Amino acid sequence: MAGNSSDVLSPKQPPLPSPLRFSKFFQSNMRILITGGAGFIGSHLVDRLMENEKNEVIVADNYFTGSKDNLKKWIGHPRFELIRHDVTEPLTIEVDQIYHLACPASPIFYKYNPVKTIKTNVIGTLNMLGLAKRVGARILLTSTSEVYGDPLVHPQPESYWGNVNPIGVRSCYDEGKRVAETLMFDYHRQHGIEIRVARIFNTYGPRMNIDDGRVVSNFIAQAIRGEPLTVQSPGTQTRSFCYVSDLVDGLIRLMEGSDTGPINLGNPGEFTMLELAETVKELINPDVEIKVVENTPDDPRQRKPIITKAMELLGWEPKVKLRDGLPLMEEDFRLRLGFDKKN
Ligand SMILES: NC(=O)c1ccc[n+]([C@@H]2O[C@H](COP(=O)([O-])OP(=O)(O)OC[C@H]3O[C@@H](n4cnc5c(N)ncnc54)[C@H](O)[C@@H]3O)[C@@H](O)[C@H]2O)c1
Ligand SMILES: O=C(O)[C@H]1O[C@H](OP(=O)(O)OP(=O)(O)OC[C@H]2O[C@@H](n3ccc(=O)[nH]c3=O)[C@H](O)[C@@H]2O)[C@H](O)[C@@H](O)[C@@H]1O
Repeated sequence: MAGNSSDVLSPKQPPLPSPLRFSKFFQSNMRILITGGAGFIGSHLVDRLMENEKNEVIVADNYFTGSKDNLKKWIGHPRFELIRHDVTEPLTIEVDQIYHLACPASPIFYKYNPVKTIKTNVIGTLNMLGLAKRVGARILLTSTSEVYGDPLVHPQPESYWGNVNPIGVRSCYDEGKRVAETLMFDYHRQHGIEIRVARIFNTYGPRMNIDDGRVVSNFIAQAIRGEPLTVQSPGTQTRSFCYVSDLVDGLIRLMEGSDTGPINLGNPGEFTMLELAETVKELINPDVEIKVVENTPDDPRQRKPIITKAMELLGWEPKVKLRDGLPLMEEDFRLRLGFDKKN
């Protein structure tokens, strides 16, 4: 027999918070959860947070687009823990801060299983907000410039509400992130949770997946392999590219500051995809061809952040120019692809 009748009938008590939730007031350590910490941005964030000896870092990741490889230097470190966990399931741990990054970010991956992407954004964010509420943690969401959709206002300030297709192939991601932002602000207003929302614009750097599908990783891998650079038509669409170390610095300033956001984090330098291809060709392989190929639906035509809020409220602005960041990424890609630099 499974249990007696009084077990079945007695109402369930809500779980008591762990006594450890108060321990943070008596110890110097900050226990920080990073969801999606095995991914590109997440693993760079881990590196930065681990530099501070007062931090303990816990990564929860389902390895859909991330990898243990990105964290190999920390595995076994006494202040580091790695958990295989899908954020669509609840997580019960004790932490002081949550950087909530878990979500596939490259269009080819977030469109691969759109229902899962929207579950990750909605149920995953609900679960992390539930955790933040239970333990009184501050939570930061990595939202995206995609909440502006195909923007009719250019460049984009945080006050712009966006131009988003609610039923398109990108909606699982951009509408998913918009709901995630709504949940953050509703938990803040309704439950007093301390929230931070970053709207990240296209970020690039070492450790991006080689076959990630995003434009900078595609062009660099193609240039190194001597393959044509695939510019999706018309090629006049623009993006603003931020180097990952700058972005991570902005995320930490946002978490440590007092403003909820949303705050744009990105590099205002704006390039057409044809200009990006020309730059990659010039810096990495002048012999490669540039080939215009078909685009995907709902591709935003322009994107450039206004970063006045980040400058004024966080004292943040990006330092690494595209021409300086691309060679750093090239170096990492060459190592992983096993292609030496030509003399
Ligand atoms: N890189 C960018 O240009 C950019 C721009 C805007 C916003 N962002 C946001 O920043 C975050 C990180 O992006 P990234 O570029 O590092 O992408 P990434 O794909 O490298 O990293 C995402 C990580 O989340 C993990 N993940 C995915 N679904 C999960 C789930 N259900 N449960 C647990 N883990 C899960 C993946 O395995 C991966 O490690 C994402 O939230 C993304 O939306 C990134
Ligand atoms: O920064 C953001 O807010 C978002 O940017 C990206 O979206 P997207 O800008 O479309 O990223 P890419 O797939 O890198 O595409 C950028 C541009 O390059 C073009 N592209 C892409 C790949 C390629 O091989 N060639 C090419 O010309 C695309 O058509 C698009 O116009 C991703 O959705 C997320 O990482 C992130 O949330």
